Amino acid sequence: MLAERAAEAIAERTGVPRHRVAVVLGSGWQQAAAEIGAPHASIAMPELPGFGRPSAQGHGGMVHSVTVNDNNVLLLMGRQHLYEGYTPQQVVHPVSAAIAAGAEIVLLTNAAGGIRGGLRVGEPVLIADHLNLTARTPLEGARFVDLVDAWDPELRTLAKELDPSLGEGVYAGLLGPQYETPAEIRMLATLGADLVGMSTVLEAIEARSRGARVLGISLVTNLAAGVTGQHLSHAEVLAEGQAAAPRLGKLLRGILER
Ligand SMILES: Nc1nc2[nH]c(I)nc2c(=O)[nH]1
Repeated sequence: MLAERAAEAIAERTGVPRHRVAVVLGSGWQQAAAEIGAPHASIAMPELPGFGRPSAQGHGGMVHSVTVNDNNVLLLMGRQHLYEGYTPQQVVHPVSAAIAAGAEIVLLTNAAGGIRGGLRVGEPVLIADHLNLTARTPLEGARFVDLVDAWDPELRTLAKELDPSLGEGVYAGLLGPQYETPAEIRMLATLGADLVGMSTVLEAIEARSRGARVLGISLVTNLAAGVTGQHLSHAEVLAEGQAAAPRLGKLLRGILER
């Protein structure tokens, strides 16, 4: 019910009855949003029912309504994380609300650590599949959701047509907020993970349970612990995101224009 209430508030405050696409802009993707287009309406997240106040660095806490080629698109600037103490239902609420507001496609972006050899800092990678290692789920009750093709093959093909240099990878979602030890990164590599982060997997599960199509893109902002022996800093992570913004903006706009 909270998602529906938030959806009504979004329609009312933006003057747009239905937004067909929703985009979650994670760390490092906020500047890319500017390339998508100028919002014709913006709402501060705390003013919407059930939306928390994103406190993590790099998250703006705004919901923008933009139009891209006659498509009404909802931009969620920032997200809530489990490590901030939100429940799984609170973490996915913005996505639930966007789908209740009409979103048939949810584009999830995030910043992630690169595990697979050859991944470069500043590189966007399409999410081909995920490992939910949070030990959490946003679902309650007998909601047996099929997650085969949860990461929409057609949307991935479309993205690769737009930017043939895009690679794909398996994203491992962990609780955080600590980064992994080198031994944990070796474990994740053994499990088949190419990318590691602290978000996204719960939102994808919720979106699929509500019948929306999902496309995910990770921005590699650091090579995971032990891959290079360097130490990790969150500041570095944000800086890398800013540097990649123009390319990411073009990619997002291209996807939204299709
Ligand atoms: N768990 C985890 N999350 C991350 N987010 C970013 I940016 N880099 C990392 C990382 O190396 N590990």
